[in-house]
Amino acid sequence: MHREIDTLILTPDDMGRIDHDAAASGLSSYGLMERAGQAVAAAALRRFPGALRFAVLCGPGNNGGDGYVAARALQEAGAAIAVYAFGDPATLKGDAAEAFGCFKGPVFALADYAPRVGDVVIDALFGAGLSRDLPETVIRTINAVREKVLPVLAVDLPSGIDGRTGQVRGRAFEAVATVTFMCRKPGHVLLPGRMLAGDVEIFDIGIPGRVLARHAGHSRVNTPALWRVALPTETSATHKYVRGHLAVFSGGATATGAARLSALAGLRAGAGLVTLLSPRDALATNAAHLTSVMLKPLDSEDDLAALLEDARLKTFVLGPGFGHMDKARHYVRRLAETGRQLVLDADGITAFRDDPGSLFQLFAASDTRLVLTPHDGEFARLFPDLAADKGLSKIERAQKAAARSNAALVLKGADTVIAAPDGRALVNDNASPWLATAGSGDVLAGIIGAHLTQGMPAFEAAASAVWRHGEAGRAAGEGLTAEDIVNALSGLSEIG
Ligand SMILES: NC(=O)C1=CN([C@@H]2O[C@H](COP(=O)(O)OP(=O)(O)OC[C@H]3O[C@@H](n4cnc5c(N)ncnc54)[C@H](OP(=O)(O)O)[C@@H]3O)[C@@H](O)[C@H]2O)[C@H](O)CC1
Ligand SMILES: [K+]
Repeated sequence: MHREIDTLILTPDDMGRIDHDAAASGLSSYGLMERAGQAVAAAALRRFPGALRFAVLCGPGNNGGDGYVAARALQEAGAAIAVYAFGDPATLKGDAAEAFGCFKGPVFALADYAPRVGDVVIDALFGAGLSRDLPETVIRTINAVREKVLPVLAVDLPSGIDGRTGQVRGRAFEAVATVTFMCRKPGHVLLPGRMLAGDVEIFDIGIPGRVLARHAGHSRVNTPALWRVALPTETSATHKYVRGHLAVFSGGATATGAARLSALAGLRAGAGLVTLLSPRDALATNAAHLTSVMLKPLDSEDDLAALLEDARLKTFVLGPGFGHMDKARHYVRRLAETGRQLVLDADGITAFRDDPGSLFQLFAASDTRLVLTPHDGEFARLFPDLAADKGLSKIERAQKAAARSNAALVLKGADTVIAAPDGRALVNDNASPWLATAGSGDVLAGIIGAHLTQGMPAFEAAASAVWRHGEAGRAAGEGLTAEDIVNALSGLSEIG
């Protein structure tokens, strides 16, 4: 069953407000810590039954507090433990001081921890409150643990991962698993944090859903439950024009493959009709490779104007292998002015590098009709200031870009973020590493176009396309080519 809380992504700041609110509504904050620490101990015993010793490393804040609770629970369960503290535990405050007070046993200085084979490290040094690069002592400990290749179970986040951005602050533990509380944080889903967190277990420590909902923002993990209702429904009466007509602009004679991939993907992803708009000098090449995709000559704005007389042609993909920057800008303007929906990818994005504002202006005064699909390099061409701002997380960057461009923005990568102008953001996590192959982005653009032309709103069209692209990549498996992704699309079982 889909639970809202399972897809929510909360920033450490959101979480702080939630904790505060939970305490203000009468919930014992120490009770939350007790449950958090107990959950960590249970995960440790379940995951590492053969551990010779649990080395519990506790920090100067509440993450450390969770560590003292876990140490006590492990001790009570009869496990061998050794506890090491960063900073003087006598200076702990609040719940962490209480947790420390309840732990009966020696606590050594972190600098004295000598990792031993057979140790399992419980990393309770820093969690949501990490505010700067790790101190030298902690970095030395991380290096020593990594050198001995000891398994690490992280409390809330691997120490060194910034919970808001997923970036590494100096150095970070690489955990086998991370136990976090209530919801995932950006640091669990954005790279490199996602790789370093290992398996993420989300444990419910008892904060009521209404408190979470009050402070939850608009970020989620991309799952079918979030857009399934917007998927086109197939009925026996479905006619090919009802399923929409998608048009894809082809590049010149020597660069036709990319657009053909988009077109084929569009057809497989459910567009009723797909037409490839090809320069006349590339018609023969395109014709030699196409059967179900239709082909139309198009060399100029006049050709395009004539084509746009057909009101059923609502949706276009421009960019894959396109090549001509001037033409790209002119065609895009024409499409915008005639109210068309557009997936702008690759060269289509680069064409606006000198004046991104002119692109945003074209689509500013309407519902979201534009989907932009940049990778990081292309993103920097349209949004140089956002790309350069290292303080922003990938989620925040995508949200700001979507708002500025009034587009559904797909910021690609192994942790693709899809954002809407109204602030909604989804982080995708089903991509296989093999998806990073030539032509993969062209396929994605075609799937988005197919979803748009079947009537899905832009954000949902993009999010579901990214998800299906990921599933197809998994189904196609290791060594896949872009053609394999296209072929796997039709073999996918019902979404979600
Ligand atoms: N509802 C929940 O999710 C609950 C979470 N719990 C746990 O609490 C932590 C968050 O606790 P918090 O005290 O806010 O933060 P940390 O323990 O991560 O760290 C804060 C302390 O660390 C110092 N700090 C931060 N960065 C550094 C650094 N680079 N070097 C040295 N010291 C650092 C910071 O000091 P400042 O000088 O910055 O103030 C703090 O002393 C959460 O992750 C969960 O594990 C609750 O237990 C249950 C409820
Ligand atoms: K930690």
